[in-house]
Amino acid sequence: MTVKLFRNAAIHTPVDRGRPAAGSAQGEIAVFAKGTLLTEGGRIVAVGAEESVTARLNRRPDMEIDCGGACLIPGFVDPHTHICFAERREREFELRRAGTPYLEILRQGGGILSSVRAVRAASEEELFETTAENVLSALSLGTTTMEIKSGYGLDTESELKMLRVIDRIRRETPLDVTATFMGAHAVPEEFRGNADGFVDLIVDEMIPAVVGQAIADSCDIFCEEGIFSVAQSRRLLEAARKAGLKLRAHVDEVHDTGGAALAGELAVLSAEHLLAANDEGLKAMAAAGVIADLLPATAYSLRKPYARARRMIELGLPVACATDCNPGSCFCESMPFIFGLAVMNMDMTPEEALTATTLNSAYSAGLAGRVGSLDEGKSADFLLLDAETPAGIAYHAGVSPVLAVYKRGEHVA
Ligand SMILES: N=CN[C@@H](CCC(=O)O)C(=O)O
Ligand SMILES: [Zn+2]
Repeated sequence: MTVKLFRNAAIHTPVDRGRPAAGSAQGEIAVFAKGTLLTEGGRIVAVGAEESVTARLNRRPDMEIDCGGACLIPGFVDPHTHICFAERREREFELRRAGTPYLEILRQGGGILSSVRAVRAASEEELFETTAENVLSALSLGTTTMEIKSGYGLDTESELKMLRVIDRIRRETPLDVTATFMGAHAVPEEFRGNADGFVDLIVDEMIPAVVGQAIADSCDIFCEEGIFSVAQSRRLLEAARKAGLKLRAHVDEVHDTGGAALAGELAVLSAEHLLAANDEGLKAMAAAGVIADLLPATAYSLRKPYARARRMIELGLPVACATDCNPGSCFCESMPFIFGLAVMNMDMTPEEALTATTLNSAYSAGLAGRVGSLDEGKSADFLLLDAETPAGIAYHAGVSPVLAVYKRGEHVA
């Protein structure tokens, strides 16, 4: 197995203590000013000061790489995307910019429903090509692991088509990918006015089909006024759990419907958005160990107040950050941009933002056993940055800070 020694790097990484980092631990980062990373067969063998790492060598490395003093951090883990879509919705952006509310566009048959029409009409190959293009753009910006949701099919066949495309992204790109089934993303035209009937279809037909093909790890739902109620969300998530899927839920994105409290009650793996979540709901989530997946580029794009990250950290919630990349509410595949928004607009420290975009997001993706930090035994996924410290990602705005992307020890972008 190939042994590689990466020396002369300013290494910054969260340390995995076997659970998502919450409270003050969210800001605890290991720093090795003149650090060295030793990998073998794409896995991390040792990280730290040069002498301590080279002491672990039992033979000459096959490759020695001088990182030139660059800042080295774990590869970004993006734990929330809708990046599998067929067409952009740039015209809607103009409508929203001019004042039409996001949910109003959906109510009029656009929004998510326009993406559903495009995905149903696209061939599997076309959908793969569009998705791969955006995923590879994310990779070049430092995302080495990604969660991808279905949810623009909304019938059994089209949802399975999306999940097959996501599976192909996992097999044919360098990224680690986890798939989430989101048949409950919106109520499709053919069920307009009958959300309960659509939930029946998901429970009775879609979930068994998805689980039967072992093609998704989690199940998600859009719990929101006019989409799926708390009661419908509870019913669907309980059925998904029974079928063996991990649970996620989009809650309190636009309105406070009590979604955060439901996330706590069901102890889901992660609750998404939380822009309008109330304190009681957040406390229920903290008590149940739910990860708060914050999506600041969506607040930016919808021009809403940002999620209350400081309050969440204070309440002991592990905070992760994601792009939410989708063609509607937030067309952004850039984790450096997310990092910048977390620091500048959610008042997180650069150390907290680093944990949120690597370790905690790996827990949210369900993949912390192998990615998310530079701990021994994990995949050698890391970035070299044009910065002295991770703070430089927020400092140098509007450009990519990523000089090089390594996945499993290989230079991939
Ligand atoms: N809010 C629900 N789903 C996505 C948006 C999807 C879309 O508009 O296409 C989100 O998380 O923001
Ligand atoms: Zn989303």
